[in-house]
Amino acid sequence: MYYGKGDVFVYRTYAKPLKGIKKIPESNFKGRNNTILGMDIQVALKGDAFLPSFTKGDNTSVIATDSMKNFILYHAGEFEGSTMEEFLEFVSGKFLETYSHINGVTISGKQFPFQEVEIPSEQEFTPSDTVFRQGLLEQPYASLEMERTEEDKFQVVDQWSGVEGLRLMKVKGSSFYGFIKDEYTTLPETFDRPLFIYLNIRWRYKNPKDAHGKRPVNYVCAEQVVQIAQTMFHQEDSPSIQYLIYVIGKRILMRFPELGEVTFESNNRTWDTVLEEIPSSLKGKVFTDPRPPYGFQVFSMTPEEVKEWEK
Ligand SMILES: O=c1[nH]c(=O)c2[nH]c(=O)[nH]c2[nH]1
Repeated sequence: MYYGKGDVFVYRTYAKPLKGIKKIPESNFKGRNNTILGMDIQVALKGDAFLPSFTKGDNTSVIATDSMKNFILYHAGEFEGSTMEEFLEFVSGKFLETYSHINGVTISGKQFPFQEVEIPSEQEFTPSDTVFRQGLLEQPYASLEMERTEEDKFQVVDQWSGVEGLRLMKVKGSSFYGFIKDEYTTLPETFDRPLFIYLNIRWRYKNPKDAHGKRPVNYVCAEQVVQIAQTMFHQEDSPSIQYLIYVIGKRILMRFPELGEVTFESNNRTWDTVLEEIPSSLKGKVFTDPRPPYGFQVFSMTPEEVKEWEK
């Protein structure tokens, strides 16, 4: 039993910048200035005290979901940290602190990346400090489960970070062949397909406190994970999406030994070929989007499992 509020849009300006993250070869990302920390938050509260509101229509213990929204927004103004993960933990703790009849909080958020626009100056283009573009498809993700352990104590029982909505296309160099061929098979083998994938990647830390970003060298930015995925897609001529996500996961775990698990949800959106050949004076082919249904893959991996599989 739980109830809550979804799509609580929070825009906090001039949050503490996230500086001092680890440098990795696949990424030129340096950190987040957090001039705008934008988040779409979903919160749910749990507690036996809410039972009468369901069974008897007794609202005595009900915190209106409208108040939950205000609570989150109000506390965004008090937030001193630099990551969405830390904000979710901060505000969950405040809920449990403020309302003693709540037993647990489930909360998640998607971050809106705002990028500085480039402004022409004397010699070159320089980043604006006031104008930002909300342009990217992919969004950093975080979720948290917090439970009351004693009257005034609570602990994080589950924590995930991630990136959602990544879409990557590789125009050549991907194949898919060697699969079972039987009376149900109509798919031709392909040795060079235009591979378009949708990807959600999630990770958790060996030490959940590292998700805060308080020790920035231990924090994994979604932007860096995206650049690892892009790099591996570029470098590998993949025989399948299954193998591609494995290779991306291995690289993520290698670069960030702070992580205890990484998990993928991929969706196959490989384009349909319309024109295999176009006039000989021209280069290329013509494609269109595939029709449903779409294939998907889900794969989780820990550093220990990788060690075992790579033997
Ligand atoms: O990368 C792929 N993996 C599959 O399992 C699969 N199945 C399919 O029809 N196309 C693909 N592509």
